[in-house]
Amino acid sequence: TQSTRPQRLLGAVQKNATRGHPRSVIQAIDHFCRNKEWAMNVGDEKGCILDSVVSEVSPATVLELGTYCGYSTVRIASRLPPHAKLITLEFNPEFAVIARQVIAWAGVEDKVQLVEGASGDWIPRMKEQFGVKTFDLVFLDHWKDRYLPDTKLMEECGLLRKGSILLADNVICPGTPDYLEYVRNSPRYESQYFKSHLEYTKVEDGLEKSVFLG
Ligand SMILES: Cc1cc(-c2n[nH]c(CCNC(=O)c3cc(-c4ccc(F)cc4)cc(O)c3O)n2)ccn1
Ligand SMILES: [Mg+2]
Repeated sequence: TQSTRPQRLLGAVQKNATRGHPRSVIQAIDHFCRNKEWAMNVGDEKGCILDSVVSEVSPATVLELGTYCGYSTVRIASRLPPHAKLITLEFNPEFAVIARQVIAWAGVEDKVQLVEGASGDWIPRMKEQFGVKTFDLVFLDHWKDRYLPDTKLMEECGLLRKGSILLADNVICPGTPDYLEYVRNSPRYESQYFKSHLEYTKVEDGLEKSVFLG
């Protein structure tokens, strides 16, 4: 039977990356996506911006919305301080199966809790289910029409504190216009756009970094 693209991506990791070496896993995925098959990872160019934000924030608690194959999960987890935790939500069970194996291959599984399901269902349950108070950093990389409703939901559930950072992928392509309008015009956020390109292409895209002011 035919393999799926995530399965082929995992194969490239298992063939070309060294177990326990996150950087080699990232390199193997980027090489596969540049030279064999495009895939919707945040990619190497936007990934460097993600890395610098993670290093600057040095978060104890991170929420990632949209795991896909675990590429950004590995990038974030490999830069977390000791005892820090990353919860990542994936809607598609097939993607989740692959992501768990990519995360394990990189050797960062101790820092990561991968949860299967929809953001709208899980965000209200974060506190009781995972003992989370607030998130220091949220990486939004899931369905583009969910960025705004889920940001409002996180506010309502008290999951953001003064200084929490929201970092959103794809604000230009595929685009999240209602989210951008909200964080750029709301007095409760201080926003900054990092211009870049859609992963592995020359198409414009970028990351929007927004600080919640409380
Ligand atoms: C509701 C809910 C949802 C989730 C959830 N889990 N996994 C995802 C993946 C979402 N990501 C994307 O769709 C995405 C698409 C492109 C793209 C595609 C085609 C093009 F032509 C150009 C660009 C590029 C990207 O960088 C992306 O991130 N969502 C998890 C939990 N709850
Ligand atoms: Mg993305």
